[in-house]
Amino acid sequence: SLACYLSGKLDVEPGECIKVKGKILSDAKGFAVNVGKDSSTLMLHFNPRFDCHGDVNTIVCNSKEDGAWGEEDRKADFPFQHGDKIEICISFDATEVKVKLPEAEFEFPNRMGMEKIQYLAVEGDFKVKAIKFS
Ligand SMILES: C=CCO[C@@H]1O[C@H](CO)[C@@H](O[C@@H]2O[C@H](CO)[C@H](O)[C@H](OCc3cn(-c4n[nH]c(N)n4)nn3)[C@H]2O)[C@H](O)[C@H]1NC(C)=O
Repeated sequence: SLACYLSGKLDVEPGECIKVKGKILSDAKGFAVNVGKDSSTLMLHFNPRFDCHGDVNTIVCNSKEDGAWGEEDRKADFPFQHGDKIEICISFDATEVKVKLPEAEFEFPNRMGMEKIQYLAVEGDFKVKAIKFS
């Protein structure tokens, strides 16, 4: 599956929003939206799993520090279905990162106290249609 990376550095500040619009593949096993400093240091790995790594219909969130995964946080809600067209809004402040969907919102601690997001990558069974910063 295609991972879409933005080359160069972003500079998303607290309170600003990253909007990722796209379509979940009809046979999706899972996808991930990663934000942070670079691929080895992630504030948030937001990983909805339809059926992968032994998880079914579970959102797994985690951070990554210098290449090492942190403690996983599995969410109770799973507001996704195969083939859905969705818009995910990611914003953060000093203490947490928020993932807003039309009908659901998830929080995850800003474990490293990251002060800006310079990296965004989407991977897995998700077709990116648009990325907006506001
Ligand atoms: C029960 C056995 C040991 O625990 C398992 O350990 C796995 C390996 O660490 C955990 O899976 C990783 O969980 C990470 C988040 O904590 C990441 O989701 C990691 O995948 C990273 C990844 C996927 N991809 C990707 N690129 N394109 C696609 N389709 N996938 N690129 N990087 C997954 O391989 C998996 O979540 C974890 N399961 C549990 C229940 O803890």
